[in-house]
Amino acid sequence: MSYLLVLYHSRTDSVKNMAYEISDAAQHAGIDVKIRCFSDDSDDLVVTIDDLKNCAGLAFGSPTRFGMMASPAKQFWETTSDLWLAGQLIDKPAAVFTSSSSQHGGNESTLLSMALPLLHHGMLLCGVPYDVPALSATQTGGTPYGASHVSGLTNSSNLSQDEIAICQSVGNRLAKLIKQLQ
Ligand SMILES: Cc1cc2nc3c(=O)[nH]c(=O)nc-3n(C[C@H](O)[C@H](O)[C@H](O)COP(=O)(O)O)c2cc1C
Repeated sequence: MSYLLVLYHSRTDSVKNMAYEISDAAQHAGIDVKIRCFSDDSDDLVVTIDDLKNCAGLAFGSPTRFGMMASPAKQFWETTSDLWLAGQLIDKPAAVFTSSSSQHGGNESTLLSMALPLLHHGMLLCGVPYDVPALSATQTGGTPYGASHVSGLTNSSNLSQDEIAICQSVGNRLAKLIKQLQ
């Protein structure tokens, strides 16, 4: 089975909501999806190495933590060296997404840090191109480096319409690339 792996960490549901928007869009575009998380404090299954090894593409989400990815995500990537040595993720399309409480509190640096292990694995990183109208219209989250949400002072997990549109564009784009590369 060819599937998009949507792999995320989320403590207060913002990144989880983004994961489900990306997943819905990819499924709507005709791609099977596996949604997985990094730890057993979620309703979703915990990711295995085989989930990652066998995916046709990856959407990787983490909250912004001091301008970087959350430690459960980092810990998982440090268990993937066998896949790296075998080159098993090379040429698979991937995207990253994040949520932060403040707009200029490090969401872009987090997205860039999340891209690094994927680049080491040889994945094909796709960001968000400017032909996505919401990227220019958004007053909150959304970057060319990947989808983002700004949860604000109240830590709201409700995504704005522009943030949803950007997440959906990521799901669509990954689905399109997976089909083209098959
Ligand atoms: C330890 C810790 C560090 C954080 N660091 C940042 C930060 O650097 N910048 C920021 O804007 N928000 C930061 N936040 C807030 C989270 O990124 C924000 O609440 C996010 O929306 C949580 O996503 P989630 O609901 O998917 O867990 C931090 C939160 C925690 C618990």
